[in-house]
Amino acid sequence: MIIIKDVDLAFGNDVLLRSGQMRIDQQIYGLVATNGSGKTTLLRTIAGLLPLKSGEIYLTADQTNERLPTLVKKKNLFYFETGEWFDGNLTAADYLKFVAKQWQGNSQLIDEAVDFWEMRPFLSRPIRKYSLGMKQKTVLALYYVANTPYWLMDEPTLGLDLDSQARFISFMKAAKQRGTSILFSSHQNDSLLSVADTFYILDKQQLVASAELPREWGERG
Ligand SMILES: Nc1ncnc2c1ncn2[C@@H]1O[C@H](COP(=O)(O)OP(=O)(O)OP(=O)(O)O)[C@@H](O)[C@H]1O
Repeated sequence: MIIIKDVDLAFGNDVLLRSGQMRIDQQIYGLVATNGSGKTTLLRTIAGLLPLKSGEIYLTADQTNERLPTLVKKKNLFYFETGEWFDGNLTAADYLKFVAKQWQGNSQLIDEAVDFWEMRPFLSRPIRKYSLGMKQKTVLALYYVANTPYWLMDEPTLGLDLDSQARFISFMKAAKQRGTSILFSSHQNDSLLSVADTFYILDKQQLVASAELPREWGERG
């Protein structure tokens, strides 16, 4: 389980979160908020890409508290924020091979991910020639190939067409069945949030856990 305890987040003088508390444990968690409220900042902080200025983020395992940077180094957590991170001169095949080698060394997962996301037609093309949806399928395939116990995902359905959105639901449910713990961010009116078991709502600098997406959040946006 990843524990997030008393975490404050800010950019300059703008406070984004006060004393945030979270638990991430073998469920799908939807992180919901309006634009600019701090979803990406929170995910980056959990992933260790931004420094933690106050509070604690750690993994509980065998009654030891392991700090997040160690967790990331040990390849327990995968976070590939956006298709914008790709080098356009490389291909999806390059990235899949790299992640398979660095994380689990299991190339069979590559074939499964490529078939699931129907990536063969563009697998060996340079990413600069991909559509937004092709990039996003590549991002999702990387999560599958990384095969880590924890996934952090920032707006993982960006650019996906309706068929791929339906596929995303089964992709997430299958990952949960395998025991993956997932925290993903989305906007408040996204119907794909239905895949979440628990919601974390970031609003007015507070993080609130809820088993249901409150009605006013479902209707906003
Ligand atoms: N590198 C940065 N420098 C300065 N301010 C930043 C930087 N990154 C984010 N911010 C500010 O922090 C706040 C939170 O940004 P963040 O990207 O975390 O929000 P978000 O909830 O993910 O937004 P969105 O839904 O639009 O993706 C915003 O007000 C933004 O302007």
